[in-house]
Amino acid sequence: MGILEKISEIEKEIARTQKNKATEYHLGLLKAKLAKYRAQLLEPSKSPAAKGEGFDVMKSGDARVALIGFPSVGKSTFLSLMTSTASEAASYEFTTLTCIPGVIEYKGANIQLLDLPGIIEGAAQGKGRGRQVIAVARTADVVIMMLDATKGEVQRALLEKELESVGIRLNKSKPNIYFKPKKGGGISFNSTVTLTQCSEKLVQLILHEYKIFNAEVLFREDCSPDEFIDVIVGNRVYMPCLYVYNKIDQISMEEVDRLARRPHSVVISCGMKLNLDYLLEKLWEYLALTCIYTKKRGRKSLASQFKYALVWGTSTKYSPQRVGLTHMMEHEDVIQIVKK
Ligand SMILES: Nc1nc2c(ncn2[C@@H]2O[C@H](COP(=O)(O)OP(=O)(O)OP(=O)(O)O)[C@@H](O)[C@H]2O)c(=O)[nH]1
Ligand SMILES: [K+]
Ligand SMILES: [Mg+2]
Repeated sequence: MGILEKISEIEKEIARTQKNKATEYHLGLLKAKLAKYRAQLLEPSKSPAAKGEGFDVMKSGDARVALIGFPSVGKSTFLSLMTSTASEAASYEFTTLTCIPGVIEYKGANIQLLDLPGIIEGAAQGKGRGRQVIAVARTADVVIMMLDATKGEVQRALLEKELESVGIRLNKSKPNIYFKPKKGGGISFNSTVTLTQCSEKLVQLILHEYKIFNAEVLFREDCSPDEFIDVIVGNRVYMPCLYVYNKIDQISMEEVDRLARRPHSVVISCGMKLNLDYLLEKLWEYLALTCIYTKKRGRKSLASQFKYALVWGTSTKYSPQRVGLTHMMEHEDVIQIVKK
């Protein structure tokens, strides 16, 4: 059986298994297996097509935003409206075939906006140019998931699933679990909070599935088995995402109102230039959450080498002020990190 078939078998089994106390371990194991096969599927050696022509756009500016969405939702129309770059828009699907960068200038910052080909169900497994598109998405500071407002909620769920399956976690923070594989000593398991979703036994089962027999595990949060698996597998990307429903000129006021109230959502019309200013404000908010931190993404060592930082700006009482990792930065603050 190929990996894809194995994955679909496990997915089916998870779907038909009732979730209760008796099936808890079985489900945990299935999920661990699923994550393993997915990781295999994404190993670079097995995906020579991962590097697509026209996709290696240089990072530039202060932050990067990737436009992800089904074909013909209006991604290129949006890029052409917001930046001085023109990206071809048309009524047929897959008009855009490469990655097209533009720049949004806002509050003195240069935000790189990337228009990308549309993606469809199965993108994560390489359908269309799905893998290349997702690879670019991983490098972004914020994802704008552009959705066709006339199609309701279907697109959102499908794309979330695609991104989820390749380890992209949207609007979630990294699970607060300390995990350290060891050379010996078995598995030491502790938690600082009451756990309602995981137990020592389940954690051991999952670790054994990954052939880990010696490790230190400390739950500082009531995490789910999936979150624990994310920690073991590593290589997950935690990313803010704005869901942008475009083409609201085509739907009723009631529907516009309903979509606008969904979490992390903004409704717009590129065609009628509706609500674009508000979208920019929101985007800025989502970027500000991460600008300062995500620039260091990928350099995992920084947090572990962090000793203290000096901050100049409005977030401190005096400038510079010596701060720790939990200090909240404000816009235009300057930071100098002192390593151990
Ligand atoms: N009614 C309406 N049509 C829109 C709106 N925005 C874009 N369109 C139309 O939707 C169609 C697709 O737009 P594109 O910008 O090419 O969509 P895309 O997401 O870049 O498509 P691909 O590159 O094929 O993935 C075009 O005919 C646009 O004119 C809008 O707000 N309202
Ligand atoms: K199109
Ligand atoms: Mg396009």
